[in-house]
Amino acid sequence: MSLLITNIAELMTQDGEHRVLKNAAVVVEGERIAWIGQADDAPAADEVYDAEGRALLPGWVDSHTHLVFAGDRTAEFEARMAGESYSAGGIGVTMNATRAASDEELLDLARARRAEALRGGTTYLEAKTGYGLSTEHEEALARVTAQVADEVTFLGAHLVPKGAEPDAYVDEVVGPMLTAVSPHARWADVFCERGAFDEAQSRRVLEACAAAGLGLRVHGNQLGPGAGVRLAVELGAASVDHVNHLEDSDVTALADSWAAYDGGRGPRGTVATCLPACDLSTREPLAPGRRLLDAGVQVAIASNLNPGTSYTSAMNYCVTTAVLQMGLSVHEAVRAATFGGALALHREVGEDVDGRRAVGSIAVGHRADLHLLNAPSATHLAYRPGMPLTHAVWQAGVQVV
Ligand SMILES: N=CN[C@@H](CCC(=O)O)C(=O)O
Ligand SMILES: [Zn+2]
Repeated sequence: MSLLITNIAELMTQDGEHRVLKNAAVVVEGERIAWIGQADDAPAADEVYDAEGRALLPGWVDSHTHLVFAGDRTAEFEARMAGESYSAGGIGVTMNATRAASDEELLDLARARRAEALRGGTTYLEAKTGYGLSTEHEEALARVTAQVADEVTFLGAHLVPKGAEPDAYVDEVVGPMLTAVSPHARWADVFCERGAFDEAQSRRVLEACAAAGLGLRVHGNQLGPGAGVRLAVELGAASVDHVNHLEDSDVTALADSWAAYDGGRGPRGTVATCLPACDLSTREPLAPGRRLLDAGVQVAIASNLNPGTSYTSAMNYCVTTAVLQMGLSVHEAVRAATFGGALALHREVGEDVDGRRAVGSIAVGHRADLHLLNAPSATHLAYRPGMPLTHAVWQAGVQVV
């Protein structure tokens, strides 16, 4: 079965050449993109979809979510809006609510959130554990997460649960918890921050998880300067996320990690993932996306969907914020939310280790994850902030919106 999507006013490919085509068309065969080019040159296909002059982008790749949890933290949010500052301790409130929910309840909640994200154009999504915080509960969370997310990240090192002794808890994370969770996860993450895990504890967790075969990610430099970025780069993490408080040496280390990047054939560096919705909700200074891009760092934008600091999966909103408040161009912001997310998940090229197709850009052979805007150009995402601009979505070649 082939599908021709034609009469596309603007096709923002986010491919290797950063091509933006006008009056374009795309042919989808099964789950893959089979052809892209000028509408006038398009081959015949079994079905035709008339985009009627709209803009087509890759589906959003949301590379940082905490999708699976129960409860909400409205009271904490209200207190923050009244002047309180965010602290890691709130994670414990969600831990209690999550532990109290059954696996079926957690799965229903997560499926509903995943469906919301898809309706907003998110076709590929990472999700972390981190609200179980015991071997039994983290394993259960990982099992649920694997049923609803494309990529699973083990975040046992999210918070030391109340009453636990920190080093004994780290022993559990790198011992039985890692053994129980790693069969369900591709990645491991640590919240390297005051109030969560210090540098030595974070290093211990990351090194143990790498030894168990998991790829690394880090929550770092969110609430103040710290060791997160340095550690992430040193240990070859795929991404370091938040990055609000950066020293010049952090930016240089991130940029240097990309010096030998050859388009995905060789090793990748560490992506800096900006989480603008979280920054607005916590009233942290926005991550310095412009400074990072100017320094040569690869940047991703993600939603950080979670009940504490960012209760939204709206990637349109994150992209709008990146343009209006972080100084990115529309093309840069869309790239960070598509190709950048894929790069942060090592899914930006070809067929990866487990045979999955590349996501995050519109190129022949890549997965047909497409986001049609109800607008003639991607610029409208920033020009018409907050408007419901998602018109249609294809995920692996299937129209889902
Ligand atoms: N910063 C650490 N973890 C989450 C927040 C989790 C929570 O507060 O529940 C984040 O990415 O913002
Ligand atoms: Zn997070």
